[in-house]
Amino acid sequence: MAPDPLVRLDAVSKIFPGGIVGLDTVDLDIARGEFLTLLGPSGCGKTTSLRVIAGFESPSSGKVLLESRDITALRPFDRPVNTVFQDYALFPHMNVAENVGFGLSLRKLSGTEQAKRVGEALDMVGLGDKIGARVSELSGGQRQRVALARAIVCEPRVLLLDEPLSALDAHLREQMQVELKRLQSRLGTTFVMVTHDQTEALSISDRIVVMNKGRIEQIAPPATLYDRPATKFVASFIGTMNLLQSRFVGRDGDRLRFTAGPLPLEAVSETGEAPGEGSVRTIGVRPEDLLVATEAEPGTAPARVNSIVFHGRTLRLHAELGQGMPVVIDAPRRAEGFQFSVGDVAYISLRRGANCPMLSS
Ligand SMILES: Nc1ncnc2c1ncn2[C@@H]1O[C@H](COP(=O)(O)OP(=O)(O)OP(=O)(O)O)[C@@H](O)[C@H]1O
Repeated sequence: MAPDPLVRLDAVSKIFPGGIVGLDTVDLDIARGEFLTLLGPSGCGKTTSLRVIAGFESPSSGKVLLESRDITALRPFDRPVNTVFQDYALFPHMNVAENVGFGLSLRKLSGTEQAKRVGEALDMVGLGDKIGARVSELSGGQRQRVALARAIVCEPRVLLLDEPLSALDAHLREQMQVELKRLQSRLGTTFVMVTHDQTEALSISDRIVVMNKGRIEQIAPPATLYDRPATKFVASFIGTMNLLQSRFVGRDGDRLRFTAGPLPLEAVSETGEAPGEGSVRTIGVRPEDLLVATEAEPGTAPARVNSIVFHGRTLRLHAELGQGMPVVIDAPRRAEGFQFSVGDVAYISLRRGANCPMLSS
């Protein structure tokens, strides 16, 4: 665990009535100024984690610490934490300035000070010219910005965001991801966001927490999670990954040699340990790390092409290797040279230097 986290969840469990497990012994350190994303399938405990940090939910056991202070029993309003909700939760009868200033009006600041801070917060989200507009006159993206301004105006230590972009269309969503990240860097505030969209998590976060059934599977920066997933669950949740049952056949230095049916593979051992000779492990291979050729060469294995899906810059080949082992390959589209059709045999091999993780279950 980090030596001096801003927020720490210490063995937090949440059991709902009827014995439903929301969180199961979650340990999590959140660093000052980081953009942390909680990612996972529906029901894995993302929102419950956020609600425990906000104080809307109290843990069944375990502690919530803020700068080493135990805040487990503190009411939501007494925590230096703000939440941006999925549906924005704006007041429809108030204008933009009144919505943004609402939290400040409860804090007994002078009128001039309030107006100054509301103006600054709206400038920060690019809505300085909408200060007097009615909420009903705003687009979805503008409403989301108002909700953000309202959350940052009180200068929280931690900003919690519960699926903040899910109501936006794909194009606006991508634009808001960039803006959200920029806003976070400028403010230097710690952001904790919930999403079930792995592309969003990968593009926006400093670190991602992958959750499954109320537990944390892995915490890592996006590139580490993509290149070195620790478990089969993480490997299959982040991007596309072939999970190939492979037999260990020997090692060359730190590279472990396997065969998946007829296909030779190499994996890196995270721990330096090698499995026993002949033992079987799951090796994760990204579709872009497999090469295809029309002719057999040393180090290649034949695979029958079952379908070809157009992906823009690449073609995704769904093929069958050896005895019924499905494998997905992303091959670059070429104007000339080799082309494949359904039913063809492709000779596949592992790209030199590919880092394939050996996965635990
Ligand atoms: N108030 C509640 N009462 C009973 N069970 C609850 C309650 N809140 C959450 N749960 C259960 O706890 C588990 C975790 O729920 P949570 O809302 O944290 O998941 P999530 O990962 O945010 O899912 P989603 O992406 O669907 O919002 C689920 O099984 C859910 O049904």
